[in-house]
Amino acid sequence: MTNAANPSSNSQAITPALTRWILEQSEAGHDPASVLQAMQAAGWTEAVALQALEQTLKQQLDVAQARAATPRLPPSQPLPAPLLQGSPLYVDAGDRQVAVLMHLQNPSVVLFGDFLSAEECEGLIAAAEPRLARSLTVMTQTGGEEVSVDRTSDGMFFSRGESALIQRIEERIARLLNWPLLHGEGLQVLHYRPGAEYKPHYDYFDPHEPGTPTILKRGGQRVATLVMYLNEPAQGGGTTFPDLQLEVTPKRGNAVFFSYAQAHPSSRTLHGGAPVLAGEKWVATKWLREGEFH
Ligand SMILES: O=C(O)CCC(=O)C(=O)O
Ligand SMILES: [Fe+2]
Repeated sequence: MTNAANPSSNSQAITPALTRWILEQSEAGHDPASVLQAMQAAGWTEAVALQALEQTLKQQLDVAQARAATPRLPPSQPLPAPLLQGSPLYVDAGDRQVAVLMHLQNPSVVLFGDFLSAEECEGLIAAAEPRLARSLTVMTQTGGEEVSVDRTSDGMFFSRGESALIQRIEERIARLLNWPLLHGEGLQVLHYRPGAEYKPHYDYFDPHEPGTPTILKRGGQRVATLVMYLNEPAQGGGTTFPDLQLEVTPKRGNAVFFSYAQAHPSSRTLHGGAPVLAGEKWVATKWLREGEFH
């Protein structure tokens, strides 16, 4: 066994070097007891050594478990994505040239400008408003739905293609993201009042939850999300990505896209709707599935 990284003289903080060393020892087949012993010999206290060991091995186990539970998409399996080769300022979405305002490669996060016109935003709000109910979150325990404290917005789903406006927007999304229209769920509209929020979450269905296989029968996993901003809250209400330290401003007509090849936190697609501090917020969300959603 190689020598463990030494604790710095004035602190026993767990360092990346120590974590790396623990992983190396574990991969080389050394058992936890001897790794612990070597850490103590290098000057780590037993408590810190145990904590570092537990933390590192648990992380490794989580990744292994997720790999085993998630059927891996074949490497060539495409994901929804706009064509950004050659760094265009606008992407052709059929009936509209959509501005590319920013993109992050890994995970893929793209901010689009002028995706919806002001009239389209108003049309969606007007059609959704009479049909709003307190948002339900899919209960992955059972596959049913429940009122959730993590999501204090009101929401509703349109059926796919239910009006000319919806159809037009769905065709635009399919074209922009190069993903079949039939692989998309119906558009969801959410309304946040002052103080309302949607706590950070993943949009994919947790492969470990017992209700997930039932949900996946309707078109497989979610693989990407497009959140469209339909109005402008006076303050707050951005879409936050805690792992990326990114916050997207909810500007009317703009839309933020992100995709996740793996239904796992390593996708770093944790995101939420930050509390609306003043005014209200309306968004429409399109979720894209691996297969045909019916
Ligand atoms: O309201 C937002 O900014 C995020 C909405 C969202 O995460 C969702 O609809 O899944
Ligand atoms: Fe979400």
